[in-house]
Amino acid sequence: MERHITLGEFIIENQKDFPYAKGELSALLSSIRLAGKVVNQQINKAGLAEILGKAGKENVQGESQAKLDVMANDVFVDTLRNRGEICGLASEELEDFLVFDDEIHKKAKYVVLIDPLDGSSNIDANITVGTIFSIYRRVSKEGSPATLEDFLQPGTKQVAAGYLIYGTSTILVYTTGKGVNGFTFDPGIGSFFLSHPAIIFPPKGITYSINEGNYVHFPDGIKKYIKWVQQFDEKENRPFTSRYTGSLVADFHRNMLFGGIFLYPEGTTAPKGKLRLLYEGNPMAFLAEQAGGKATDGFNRIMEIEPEELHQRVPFICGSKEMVEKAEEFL
Ligand SMILES: O=P(O)(O)OC[C@H]1O[C@](O)(COP(=O)(O)O)[C@@H](O)[C@@H]1O
Ligand SMILES: [Mg+2]
Ligand SMILES: [Mg+2]
Repeated sequence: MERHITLGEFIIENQKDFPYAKGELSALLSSIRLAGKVVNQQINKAGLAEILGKAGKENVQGESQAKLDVMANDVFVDTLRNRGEICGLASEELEDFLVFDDEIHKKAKYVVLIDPLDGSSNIDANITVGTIFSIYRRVSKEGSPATLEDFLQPGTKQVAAGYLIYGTSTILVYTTGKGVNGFTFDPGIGSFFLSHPAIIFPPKGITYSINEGNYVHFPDGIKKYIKWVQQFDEKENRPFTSRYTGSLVADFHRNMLFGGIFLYPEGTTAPKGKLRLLYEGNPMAFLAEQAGGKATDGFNRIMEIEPEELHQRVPFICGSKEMVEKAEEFL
């Protein structure tokens, strides 16, 4: 039986692909792998460890934080703080970005943006959740404290992005701009092994993912698109099948493997949509494009949007290229 290569071996083998490769980005990816293992272990026993339920406080978005949101945030912050590959970190669960300004961190070249736990509304129901990360090379001067500009970079400047999906198995999926690869965690050995090499988004599929409960709030174009996917057309395999988990990572992962489209449009209750550009939109867009898919706000390429605020939201349509282009025709 062919031996599966470990994530660690894969990172080292592909280090040569990184411009300015001196191992820092490899080390950073390894730190994210480590933090992911810790969060995975906590999530797997969440019901026993009394870390289900609410933390009793709100994040900057006005959402009540789950205990697991806080736990995952603390694990990633502590792990990345303890290992000197980044000079700053921004998170969905933190109002402002963190500056790591001791001598070691100030020399670091990268900043990280994270959604420590994606799909928070599903946690207590034991439904698949994830962690999303996005990595940029700093624009501020090495040796000086990180600045807001280091985080407000367009998605096209990402050097790496990915997610962990904590589902039937735990998989780490990432890109450094050279395609998308997935690694499944083997709890028996405690390592991630390459299980999904060179993932390609099928150009089209028969699955659509949208919270139709918000239908009345959607723009007309989205309403017409939903009606179109639900119409019978044997040639085009319509009506499409509706699949929506309430976890972006889970819906994206399924659609990337089997074909499909995910939509979280703007609406009367969410004028800019719900998802956050910097730690949900951009990393998923980078992965989608690297796998041959597409990500748009309906009119613009997500990765070309110039960020203005750390927690800004963006209407998000992402998935199989032909399906996203079809949806855009309705807008
Ligand atoms: O419940 P809604 O409004 O459909 O929103 C679900 C969406 O919100 C999210 O849960 C937002 O992410 P967080 O859980 O990280 O806040 C996405 O994962 C998901 O796609
Ligand atoms: Mg999220
Ligand atoms: Mg979250």
